[in-house]
Amino acid sequence: TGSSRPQRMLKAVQKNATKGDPESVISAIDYYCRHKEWAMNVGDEKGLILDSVLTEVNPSTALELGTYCGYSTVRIARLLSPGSKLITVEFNPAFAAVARQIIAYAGLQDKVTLVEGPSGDLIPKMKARFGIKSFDFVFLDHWKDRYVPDTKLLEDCGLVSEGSVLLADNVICPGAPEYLKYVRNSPRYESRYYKSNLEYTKVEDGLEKSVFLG
Ligand SMILES: Cc1ncccc1-c1cc(O)c2nc[nH]c(=O)c2c1
Ligand SMILES: [Mg+2]
Repeated sequence: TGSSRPQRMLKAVQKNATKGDPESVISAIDYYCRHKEWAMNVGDEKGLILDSVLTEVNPSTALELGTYCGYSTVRIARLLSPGSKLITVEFNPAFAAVARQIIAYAGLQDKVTLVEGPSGDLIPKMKARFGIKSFDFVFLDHWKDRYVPDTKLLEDCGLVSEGSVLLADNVICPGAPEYLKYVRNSPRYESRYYKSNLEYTKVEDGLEKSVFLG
């Protein structure tokens, strides 16, 4: 039996990146996915928008829904201030296994807690398990049909507070129309669309940034 796309991505990191150097891990993945084999990382173009929003928010506690191979996990963790924490949730064990290795290769394992399982089950356990008061920043990058239910869950569990920033990937491609309606029509959010392109392509996609108003 052959290797998987995530396993081939890990091999490319181990071959082309420098251990403990997050920038080289990011570059190695972007090079591999642009020139060898496409994969659903947020990518270099939308990644710059993610970086700028992160730098603005400078979160103490951040949540990522949808780890995949850990590309955006590394992008986020590399910009966190000392003592800040990122919790990342991945449903697929094979993806999680590769992500752990890529996060460790970047030397960021002390800033990241990777939790395996369905986001809908894990979100209600976050406070008890990790002593989280609320998340300053949430990156939604898992499954479009979970964007609205998980956002409502975060609200109901008191895991977002006034000023918390939600940043959602793929709101155009594959598209999250219900999510856009939800955050754009709700008086509890101030939303803004960042136009970009689907990772490693010329297809339009974008990120939606929504500030929770409390
Ligand atoms: C896989 C795919 N094919 C064609 C077009 C877009 C995608 C695509 C791109 C992404 O950035 C994704 N992020 C999180 N979860 C996804 O399912 C996902 C899917
Ligand atoms: Mg995505």
